[in-house]
Amino acid sequence: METKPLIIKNAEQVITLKGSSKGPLKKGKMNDLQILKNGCVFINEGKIAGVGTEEELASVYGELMKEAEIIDARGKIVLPGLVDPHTHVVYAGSREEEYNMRLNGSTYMEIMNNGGGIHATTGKTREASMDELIEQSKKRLDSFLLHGVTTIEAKSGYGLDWETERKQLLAAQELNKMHPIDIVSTFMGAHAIPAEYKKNPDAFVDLIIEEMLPKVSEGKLAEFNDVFCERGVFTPEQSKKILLAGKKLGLIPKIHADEIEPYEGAELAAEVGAISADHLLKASDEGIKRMAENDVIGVLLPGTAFFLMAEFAAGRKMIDMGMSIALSTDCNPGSSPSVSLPFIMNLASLKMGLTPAEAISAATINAAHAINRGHEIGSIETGKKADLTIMNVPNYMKLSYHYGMNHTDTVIKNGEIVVKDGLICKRT
Ligand SMILES: N=CN[C@@H](CCC(=O)O)C(=O)O
Ligand SMILES: [Zn+2]
Repeated sequence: METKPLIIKNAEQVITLKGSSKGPLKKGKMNDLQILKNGCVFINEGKIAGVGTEEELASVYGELMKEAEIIDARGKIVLPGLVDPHTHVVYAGSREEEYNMRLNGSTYMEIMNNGGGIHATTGKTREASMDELIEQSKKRLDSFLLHGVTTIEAKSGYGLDWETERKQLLAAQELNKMHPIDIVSTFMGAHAIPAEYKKNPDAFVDLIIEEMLPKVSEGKLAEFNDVFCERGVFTPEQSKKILLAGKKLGLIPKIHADEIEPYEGAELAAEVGAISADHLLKASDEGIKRMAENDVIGVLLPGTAFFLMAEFAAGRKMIDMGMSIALSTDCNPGSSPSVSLPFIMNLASLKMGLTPAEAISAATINAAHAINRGHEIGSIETGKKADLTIMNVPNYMKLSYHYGMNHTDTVIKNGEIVVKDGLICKRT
């Protein structure tokens, strides 16, 4: 279907992040948002056709621009559509009773080891029909969109048997087709040791390596392969086996690393050539150094530390040590049931010492690189997908300062307006 050209005019700030499509931003570069004041963005055929002043764009696209629908962004800022590089959005059920248990002193791992946590959601996800799974997950996608998010990564990992892992991955593919948000899939069979294999975890590792990973790869069901490398879940040795086996089949490694205890997950990420290591609350200095040296992106999830009442990852130190940082909600029913990436950005500044500009880089271009999409999304540059978010604030500092609010005014996905005045306007 052909879409009408669009022109965004009069924006107080266009946060372009131009020049960073080849690799993630590091150190001081994360502060350089490449802002265009009183800027204009011209969108044609789903792509960004031009960025500049109105006069500059008119001199190139004069006639075509006359046909364009105008969006007046006076008093507002334009950002690249936000990118969430770590979610568990496809699941069934909810776990508020565990929240209550944690408020009364139980820990996340105690709950999981007693058959709750990931196991509880696995039970619900196994029971859910494909339609139920899609319906429940689609509501969360709508909320993501309303918070300015245009692309997310989504993991399996609430099946822990092939039938349900496959169901989750197929649900993600279906949602990708039916919803404006683009979904990039990760296989995470190694999310927990299922009860059936508690006495013989290595047999589950073998099942993942010998049966599940080949089927994921043959069926083109995912691009990434993730492991929860944590004491009591998968050891670094088991994690390494699973990640290298996936890599041989073309699945790019990702790791849930050093979340609850220091466990050399960051070091492992560097060793196996992971695209990212995520969480990193307890990462060692040596692990941070090795990730920085090996260009592994640190995906930080401050919503999880907030919700688990844990110490936050050392984001400031990581940036200063040369690691590229991305930010994510970790959207899942246990440790971070949130879709608000803007709130995660606020937390990153208030609790991990990132500047508001660094938080924007981390939730746009660096997040895009953490899912191998830096070449097509994450910045406002000619030729990239027209995925844009207009926030109802006059400058980006106010996005950080006025915390806990949803400032999303307009979302444009592939050149189409999908959120207008803070409401979804394109129903799929
Ligand atoms: N820590 C492991 N996995 C998820 C939580 C999953 C859950 O509790 O359901 C995470 O990234 O936080
Ligand atoms: Zn996770």
